[in-house]
Amino acid sequence: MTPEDYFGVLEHWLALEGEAERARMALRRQMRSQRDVESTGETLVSLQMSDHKTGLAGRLLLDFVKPHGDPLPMNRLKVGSPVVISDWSDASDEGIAGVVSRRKHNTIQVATEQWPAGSTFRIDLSPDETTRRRQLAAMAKAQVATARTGRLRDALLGFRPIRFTDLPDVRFLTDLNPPQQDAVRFALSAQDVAILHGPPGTGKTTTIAEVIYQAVARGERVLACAPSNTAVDNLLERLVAIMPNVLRVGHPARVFESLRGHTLDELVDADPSTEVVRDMRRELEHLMRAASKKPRGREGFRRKGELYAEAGQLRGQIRSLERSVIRSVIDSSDVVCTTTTIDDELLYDQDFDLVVIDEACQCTQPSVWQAVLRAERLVLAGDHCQLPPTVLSDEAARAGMKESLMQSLVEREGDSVFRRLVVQYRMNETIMNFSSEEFYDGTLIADASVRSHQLSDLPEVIESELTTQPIEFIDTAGAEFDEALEPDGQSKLNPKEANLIIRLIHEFLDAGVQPEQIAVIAPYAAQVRLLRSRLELPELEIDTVDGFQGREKEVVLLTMVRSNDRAEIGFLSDTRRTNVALTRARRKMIMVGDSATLASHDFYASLLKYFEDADAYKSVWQYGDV
Ligand SMILES: Nc1ncnc2c1ncn2[C@@H]1O[C@H](COP(=O)(O)OP(=O)(O)OP(=O)(O)O)[C@@H](O)[C@H]1O
Repeated sequence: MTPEDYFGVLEHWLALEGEAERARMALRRQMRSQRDVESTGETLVSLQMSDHKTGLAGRLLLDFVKPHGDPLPMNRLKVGSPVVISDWSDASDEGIAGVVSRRKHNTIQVATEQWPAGSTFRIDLSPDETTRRRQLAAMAKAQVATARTGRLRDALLGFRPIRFTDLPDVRFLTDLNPPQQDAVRFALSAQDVAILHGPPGTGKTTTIAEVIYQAVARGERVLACAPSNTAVDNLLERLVAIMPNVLRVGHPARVFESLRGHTLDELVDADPSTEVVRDMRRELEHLMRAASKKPRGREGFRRKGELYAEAGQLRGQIRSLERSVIRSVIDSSDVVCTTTTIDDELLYDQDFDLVVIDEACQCTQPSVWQAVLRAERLVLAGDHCQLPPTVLSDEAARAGMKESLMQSLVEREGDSVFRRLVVQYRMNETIMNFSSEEFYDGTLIADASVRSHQLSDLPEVIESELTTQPIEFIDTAGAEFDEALEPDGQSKLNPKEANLIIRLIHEFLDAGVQPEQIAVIAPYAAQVRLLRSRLELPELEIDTVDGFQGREKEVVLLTMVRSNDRAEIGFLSDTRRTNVALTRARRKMIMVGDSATLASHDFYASLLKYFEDADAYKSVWQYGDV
């Protein structure tokens, strides 16, 4: 295989993914019932604009809410998602493009260049053409690159050996355990690429932050990326705690006071020449509003055209002034944090001594080349035993698009290219052991601080079997807890399992556990929606496995949903999803499921045996009527 062959395959995957995204959007645009369209999780309708302002580069920042400030329904519109805003009362309105720039439980903010038409709006997740264009451009460059990028490409693709220097001596800033220290030295010894494998709770982010600190201490500049804005913010939070000169480019998903001062928007805003830009922006907003009014007659259309032209010119001036401020802010930072979808216009010709990609196993291969192009050396961190990247096109997924570059390197190069962190600081040992044996060759070690911690150690929690036993499986086999298909939907739910989960939650609350210490995790969105509609405890989180990756809670209740006489388990057969679910709890994990459906699969048969051996297996019959 040549680089041409490799990038040809990636290009084909991107084309398939584009087709799948467009087909999905077209399907949603045909649905007119609010319930149907919103249950896809990719569209919000019947929205009102509650506020607007002008942001960086003259973009409009528009806030949308539901009538009466109602919470937004469960949705997959994340900060950074490309969207289309259109008129909800006019099915023919094609709408305008934007990007989600902020999200709260009842507000969604979109950054856009134009003012949308209408008075009630719908927001649709849209095919991500901009990202695909950027990825294709980066791949085209990488394919023909020579010198530094050519060498790195060839090492990544297996055309030349991956090189390391001797392990350096390091004076560590943070208190790292020996495997973490070893991983930092290893990462610093990479001449091409090194991988940090971080199983759940093993301090991957802590370790990466130290790698970045050490690189900066040697006078290097670092680009720190991750596939989602949330993951970038997690890393940013760690970095700003240990070094001053860190810059966040893009839309932060979380707006912490401590992080805000590091965003490009704020730093540019604090620059003295931005005062002038502010006046120009006000004028721009004025022009855009005037131009968006319905034109009357020919004169009206002519005037509208003029206003748009004037606005365009003004936006150009704002951009060039801002660009010079932006460049000076970027040039003077040691570390730049951004998602892997890099805004090439903002980062123009910046190259970095070290590029770190966190959550690299959530990155498709086309999505890493923008970052690779800017790297002298690369560090990938993640866990290929947890969820792979999301790919919409079944054909692309079957062809291999879910295999990340990190996973393919680990499989090709073996131990020589990675170091695994093995001491974990989250789970009681009994919660950890099954995952450790199945996914990490039995190498995980629970740190003494968590090894035998239990729920009853928490203040005000009453000691009982519920609060001292770390794991439990409640078997619904034979009790007719049948799964169902969500009405009008594709997703699955299990109402009786939901009943049992609610009952268990009340037992925890009665035992003195706080709602914010509990999470319910389900593999299916329909079960999440059902439980959310039935529980009025805003502090208690209910989410899908995919939505909960990277998080932890003291107590986690898992509702497995699948229960049928065909032993059909759908996407539970991707055991990496179950690995994520099983490794979120710190002190107590209860799984509710149907052993008759699950146990026909080897993985679940050994999981059930693990519960049995730990004396943690119960039948739902013990609970009487649910
Ligand atoms: N060497 C250490 N000594 C003590 N505590 C540590 C150490 N390393 C990490 N921790 C703690 O372990 C917890 C998990 O760390 P961190 O968030 O870095 O893990 P992670 O592997 O990135 O997590 P995830 O599973 O979400 O990927 C944090 O509370 C952190 O403070």
